[in-house]
Amino acid sequence: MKTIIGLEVHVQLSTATKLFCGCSTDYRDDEPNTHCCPICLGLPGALPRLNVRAVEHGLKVAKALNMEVLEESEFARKNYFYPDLPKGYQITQYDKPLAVAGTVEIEDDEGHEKIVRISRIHLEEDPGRLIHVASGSGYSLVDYNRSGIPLLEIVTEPDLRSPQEARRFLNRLRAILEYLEVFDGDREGGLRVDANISLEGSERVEVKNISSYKGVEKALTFEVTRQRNLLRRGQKVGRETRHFMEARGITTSARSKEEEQDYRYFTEPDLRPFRVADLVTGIELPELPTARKERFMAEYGISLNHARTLTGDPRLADFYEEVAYVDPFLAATWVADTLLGELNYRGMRITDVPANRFIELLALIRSGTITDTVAVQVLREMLDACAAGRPCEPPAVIVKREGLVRGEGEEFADVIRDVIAANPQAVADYRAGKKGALNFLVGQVMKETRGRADPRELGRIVAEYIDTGEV
Ligand SMILES: Nc1ncnc2c1ncn2[C@@H]1O[C@H](COP(=O)(O)OP(=O)(O)OP(=O)(O)O)[C@@H](O)[C@H]1O
Ligand SMILES: [Mg+2]
Ligand SMILES: [Mg+2]
Repeated sequence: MKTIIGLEVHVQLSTATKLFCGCSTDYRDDEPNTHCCPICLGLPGALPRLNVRAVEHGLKVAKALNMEVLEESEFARKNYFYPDLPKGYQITQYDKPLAVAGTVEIEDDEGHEKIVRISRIHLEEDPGRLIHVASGSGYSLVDYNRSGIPLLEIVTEPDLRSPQEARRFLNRLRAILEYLEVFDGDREGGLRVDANISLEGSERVEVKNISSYKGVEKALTFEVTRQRNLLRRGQKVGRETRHFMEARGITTSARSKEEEQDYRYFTEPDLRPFRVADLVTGIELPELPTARKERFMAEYGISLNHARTLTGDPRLADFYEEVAYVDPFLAATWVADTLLGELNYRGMRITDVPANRFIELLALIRSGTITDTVAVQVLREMLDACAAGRPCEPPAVIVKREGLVRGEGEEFADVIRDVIAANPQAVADYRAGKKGALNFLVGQVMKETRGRADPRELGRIVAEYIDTGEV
């Protein structure tokens, strides 16, 4: 049964002021209702004025997604009554969005390139935020600091075929948005998704307002199973809106009354239609992830996989380019395969890593001063220091203090003899032709020498000792 998925992604655009007034969008650490004015509070008589920066951001996205920009665009009122929206309507766009018919390239589940079509993008204002204090308290709080924050809604065609694909699409989209500098990925609630999903031949279900990529994948995975089970039991999947309960990883049916209202869309009379076609000519794009990925492969000679990983986040790509000169191949391996994992494990970001220290570490590896095993230990010490807010010592200092300089094989002769003597069974196994036994013995020597010897060299020496009976 084919799974059909389409996403509506709401992106908070990074502008200094709100979409229709001069209130600052940077309310993060401020008291509720301190970034409001008559316009974003929707007081009678207040007139909205369009923030051109938000339009420019939207048009950057339109260009980056290869979209067709409309000649003229306009705003519309979407009427509904809810306390998060004091005017009684949201200013959004309806039949004249900014742009239509775009594309985003992702990898499908088989690893092949695949095109996801984008139907449209449009601007709209965010409503306020309701805080439900406690059930039974009889009241809720409302914060209008967010009311009027510019959002860009990006709607895909139903081209996605699995929850994993949906997640890859979102990662790709986020990378593009971050490259364009129209979006701050670290901001809470910066990207919210309505995920539409159906199984071929059935109605679509829309899971509203999911606030993380992992959440989207989880909600969709849950829906695939739920809908399959319904059909298996001979029941039907009805067209409905559902909510995702992040903590439990399930979706629940929303009251159907709320969604079936008629929004009575009509043109916003307080804002004039605007000519996007004129604005788009002045927009220039930076290098985007795909172009940067190809440049990394050509310029640094690194693999497609490494290039793809390293360009997935502009700050990661910047970091790589800063350290690559030491040795592009070595740097790619250490950043993409080792550093990222260690950062993930500690909940750290690439911007937390001092590039100069990492360059020094790469130089120690490249010159053969330390083994890979030791390098990982040193890297961990460096990251632990950064994570704890301590100064990050130069790796050479750590290596010296802890005596971790690479040893030559002969230096470990005694250790090797001891290990061989202590493990007669492994020695016998090796003599009987078992390759694994040698690895075991090498591992024992590595342990005793705290990784200071090169495992390949050790393998050769241990084998030689046994073969020549030099023990
Ligand atoms: N059969 C389907 N299965 C899954 N997704 C679908 C299917 N048909 C359409 N979709 C997706 O549903 C979404 C429809 O979004 P759109 O904004 O156009 O309308 P809406 O959800 O009805 O309105 P609203 O914006 O008020 O939520 C698109 O992302 C589209 O790809
Ligand atoms: Mg929509
Ligand atoms: Mg929808």
